[in-house]
Amino acid sequence: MTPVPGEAPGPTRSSPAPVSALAHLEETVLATQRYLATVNRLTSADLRGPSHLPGWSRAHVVAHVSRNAEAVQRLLHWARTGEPTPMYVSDEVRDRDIEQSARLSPEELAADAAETAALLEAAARGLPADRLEETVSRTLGSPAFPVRRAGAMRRIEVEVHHADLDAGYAAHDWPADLHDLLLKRRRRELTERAGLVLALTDRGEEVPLGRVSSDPAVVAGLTADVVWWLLGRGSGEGLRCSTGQLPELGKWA
Ligand SMILES: O=C(O)/C=C/C(=O)CC(=O)C(=O)O
Repeated sequence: MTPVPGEAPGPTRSSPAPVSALAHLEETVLATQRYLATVNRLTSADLRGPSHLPGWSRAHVVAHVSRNAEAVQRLLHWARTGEPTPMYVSDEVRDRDIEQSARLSPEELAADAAETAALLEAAARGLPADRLEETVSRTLGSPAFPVRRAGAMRRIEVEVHHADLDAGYAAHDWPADLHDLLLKRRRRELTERAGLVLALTDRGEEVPLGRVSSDPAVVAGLTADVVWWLLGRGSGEGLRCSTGQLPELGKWA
């Protein structure tokens, strides 16, 4: 398994947790509690069953979220120390580590999920505010980004993959500000595609996606269903498109 560099000790019982400057940390802690409650309930048969991600069992999803916790911890270590420790050595090593972890027993998977999340939280609380603009990257040589983005990145991983488990938690259970964050992100990622208008029926709002023409197609539905579809999940359950057929969107990994 890919090693994680040691971090400064986290908070102890006698010292209250310091307030971290990393955005989304408290929301991620709550999202992680919900996620771990689901993981703890999964039986061996549940874990071998399919997730919403093609080709991945629920065990693969849990394994991925744990390895992602370590990967984000490597980014925080890089920002704190200046020692370049990207999320992953390579995509091949990432995939191999996920495959390996997915073979763990239910008890081992649950313990791995809890331990890696706790270590990441301690590392996030220990990241000094003056390191937030330090740049880091997914692999060495891939596009650099400021480490402050790691907070939203991890929150999204936990919440989206929790729903990917298809175990009773869904996009409708996400907080409204996560819907906003994902809408914003997918609109930014899809700016070049043929445009359409998203009509968010529960909010009474219309938002453009991509290069909108004078007579754009309109995709209408509840915000949670629209966001789920924008992530490439499902087949547009609960949505209506003015052309009669929902356009194809790429899957968000
Ligand atoms: O949110 C991002 O920009 C990137 C997220 C990831 O790289 C998450 C993974 O795909 C992973 O940890 O394997």
